[in-house]
Amino acid sequence: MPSDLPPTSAAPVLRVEELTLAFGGVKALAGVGFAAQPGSITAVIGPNGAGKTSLFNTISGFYRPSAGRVRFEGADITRVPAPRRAAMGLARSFQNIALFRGMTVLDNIKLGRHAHLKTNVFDALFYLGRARREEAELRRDVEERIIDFLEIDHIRHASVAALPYGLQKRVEMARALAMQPKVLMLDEPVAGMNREETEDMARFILDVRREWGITVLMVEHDMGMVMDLSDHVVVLNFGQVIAQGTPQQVQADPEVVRAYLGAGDVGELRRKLRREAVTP
Ligand SMILES: Nc1ncnc2c1ncn2[C@@H]1O[C@H](COP(=O)(O)OP(=O)(O)OP(=O)(O)O)[C@@H](O)[C@H]1O
Repeated sequence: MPSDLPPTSAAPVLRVEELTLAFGGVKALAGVGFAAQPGSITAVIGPNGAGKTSLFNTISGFYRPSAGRVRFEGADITRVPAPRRAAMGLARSFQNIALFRGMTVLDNIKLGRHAHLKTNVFDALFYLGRARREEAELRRDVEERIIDFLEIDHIRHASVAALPYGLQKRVEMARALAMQPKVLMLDEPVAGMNREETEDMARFILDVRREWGITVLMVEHDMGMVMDLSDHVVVLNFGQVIAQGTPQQVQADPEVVRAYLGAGDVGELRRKLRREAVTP
């Protein structure tokens, strides 16, 4: 079970309020709200088409909601462009890996740092000498820590395209971590992984929170992993939050079970519920 949870009275690092988003006549999000406490792991689940990806894209700034707000560390960032949000500390991975496949692992990780590069001409002119060297050293330090942390030292010079899927997902996480985020958004981090790869990724996610103090927000279909890792689970169906709370609370919620039954997507949740029922 998750340990060393932050006090529930802490100000949320991320909060979405009444988010609404429509594609033509389809309401992908209809008044979605939840909050992620600092240092917590929050999972967004729901049947296919429930609005999870739309929610992720709205939080990271790829979609502009028609109503509602996204707050990051208390500030309203609803109208802040995606790259700026990344630079503020909201990093994400993608459902389909978005790495530069022809480049090496190390070069992909270095690209993660670009969110922090100075863009202001005035800054750039004076950004010389010692300060620059210090930053380069600091950057190398961060890269080395990440490579060590994710156990990818042996593949640092390998081309991403040549790597197995599980390792590519790990490299994507490394690139997101290189942005030194406050909130790490993971879109289906274990989709398509075998059992061993899934267990490795679950361990890394827990460690990201424990060792780096990073808040994690993930969309994931693997119910076993969601229930084992999360402090808070938000359940979406038809663009609305139908339940949220601890894993125990949402598993016991009849509407959640109904939503999964109705979608014919009950396999994993049911297996998990059965496992919980027989385990004292
Ligand atoms: N770009 C788009 N154009 C039109 N409709 C869209 C678009 N993206 C999503 N939708 C619709 O919005 C609703 C929510 O879709 P979304 O992809 O957010 O769900 P999801 O929970 O992520 O599903 P999945 O688990 O299958 O990835 C669905 O009805 C979907 O068809």
